Amino acid sequence: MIGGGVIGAGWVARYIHNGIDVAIFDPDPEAPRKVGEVVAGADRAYARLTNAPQTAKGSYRFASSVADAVKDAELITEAAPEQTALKRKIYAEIEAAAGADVPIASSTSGIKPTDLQAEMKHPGRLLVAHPFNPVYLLPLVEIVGGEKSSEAAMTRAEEIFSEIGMKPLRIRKEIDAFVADRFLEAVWREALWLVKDGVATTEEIDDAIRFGFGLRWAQMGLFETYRVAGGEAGMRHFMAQFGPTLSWPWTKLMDVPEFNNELVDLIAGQSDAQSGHRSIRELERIRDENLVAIMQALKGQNDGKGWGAGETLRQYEDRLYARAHARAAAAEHDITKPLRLHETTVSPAWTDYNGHMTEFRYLQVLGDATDALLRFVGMDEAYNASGRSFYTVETHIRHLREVRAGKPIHALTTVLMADEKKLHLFHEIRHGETDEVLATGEHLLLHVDTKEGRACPAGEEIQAKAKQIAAAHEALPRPEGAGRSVGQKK
Ligand SMILES: NC(=O)C1=CN([C@@H]2O[C@H](COP(=O)(O)OP(=O)(O)OC[C@H]3O[C@@H](n4cnc5c(N)ncnc54)[C@H](O)[C@@H]3O)[C@@H](O)[C@H]2O)C=CC1
Ligand SMILES: C[N+](C)(C)CC(=O)CC(=O)[O-]
Repeated sequence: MIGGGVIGAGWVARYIHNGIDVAIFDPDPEAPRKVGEVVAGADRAYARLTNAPQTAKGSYRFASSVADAVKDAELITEAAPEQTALKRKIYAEIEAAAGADVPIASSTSGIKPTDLQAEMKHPGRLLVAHPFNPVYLLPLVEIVGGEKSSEAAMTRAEEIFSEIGMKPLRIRKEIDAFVADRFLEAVWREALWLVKDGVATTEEIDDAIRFGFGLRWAQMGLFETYRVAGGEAGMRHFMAQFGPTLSWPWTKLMDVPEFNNELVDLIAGQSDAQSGHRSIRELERIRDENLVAIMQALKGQNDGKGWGAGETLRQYEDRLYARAHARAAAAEHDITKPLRLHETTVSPAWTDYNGHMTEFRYLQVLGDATDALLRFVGMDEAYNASGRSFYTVETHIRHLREVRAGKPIHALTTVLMADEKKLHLFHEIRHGETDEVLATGEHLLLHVDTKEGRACPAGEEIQAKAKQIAAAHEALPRPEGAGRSVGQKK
């Protein structure tokens, strides 16, 4: 990572949360503090973003030079100040130290990649990967190739960004400022005019966005929103009605207000009056929590497949679960003992007014432990897609000890019984530091034909593995609490 400012620190946070180790070069002596604060904000946001088992965090270190930062890199991300000459100088330093085929992704918000790669020895490796602030939460990254960018570098970068929960958007033609910043620039210019002309304050303009079209844009963008606004006749009627208004004097977009101290004082003064009572870090926290809430809400839409940024989050979670299941499958497990197949950390978003993990989250953790066991015995996407699955038909949870946010927890799973259609499981949720039993969950699962909605025998391999574990677990002492009912005397 070259440059550890607002954007560089955001990239670092996204990378390390996906298990990637990062070396950063930034000449600013304050950079370690600033990166540390952004990473702390990202930690808070990720704890709320998803319940899926997250990859063990990567590490970051500060390098003494560009060469030191890039020497072992598989991807080099540049987020240095927006100056073509400075970026070109940095690429020369990179090329002297890093392998010729390692892609360099520039975060520039508007400089054309052809201009950036003009003096490079291996220009094919350079592409633009334009992210959005906060980089660790917003999925979009515009991928822009220059005249000499290689398809291999662009594809590799897109693969990496998809893996880490982003939405790469390949821009078809190289133009200044790409696509998204074209809009932002237009809106920004018009807003400056509205404030300068005394039509609205900075706060009123923000209200005009966030109470209205800003909400629409988070989920449908411009064209789908306007299609719906055309009524039953859709876009054609919308254009027939509003097309002529384009020539009315509704914008001053082509005209830039004079950028002088008076304008800066006017805008910055109003912005101070609007938001100066909160620190930037506090505003970042509020922004992050709102973004997480929006993305989580969108994740539940579209029959559970997710919509817009929520669909990207859903796909990212599927990847996280697949990675966790692959880790569990690759690990050696002694099936003569209760199985440790699911580990997680208590999210701050899971706690109640007592500051402890709230009751329904125990069921979620137990459900994830059951899924991990089902994966372990061989149930995968292909099996589910063939119309077969297990449904939980009965559950008994005991809440034994409280646990606070940020604490590691794991489940130990005993298979009490397995036959051709049924699985009887007992999970203990344990504290990762003290090993105390925090809760137990006893569950009966039925194998079903999901198309017919009827119980049916499980696949032979799944049956065999489940029965093998159940036979091994039969030799264990019966877990304390197994078979208890609510309020039963000891
Ligand atoms: N701030 C924003 O909203 C966005 C910015 N970008 C782009 O990201 C890039 C960085 O912008 P910000 O992070 O906002 O700027 P920033 O000013 O917050 O950070 C730039 C960092 O680069 C460091 N730096 C200066 N010279 C350097 C050198 N020779 N080698 C390595 N690091 C050096 C600075 O010390 C500073 O920490 C720019 O190209 C910008 O256009 C992209 C998307 C959004
Ligand atoms: C202001 N900006 C042009 C640097 C903004 C961006 O490039 C993207 C963003 O995060 O808004």
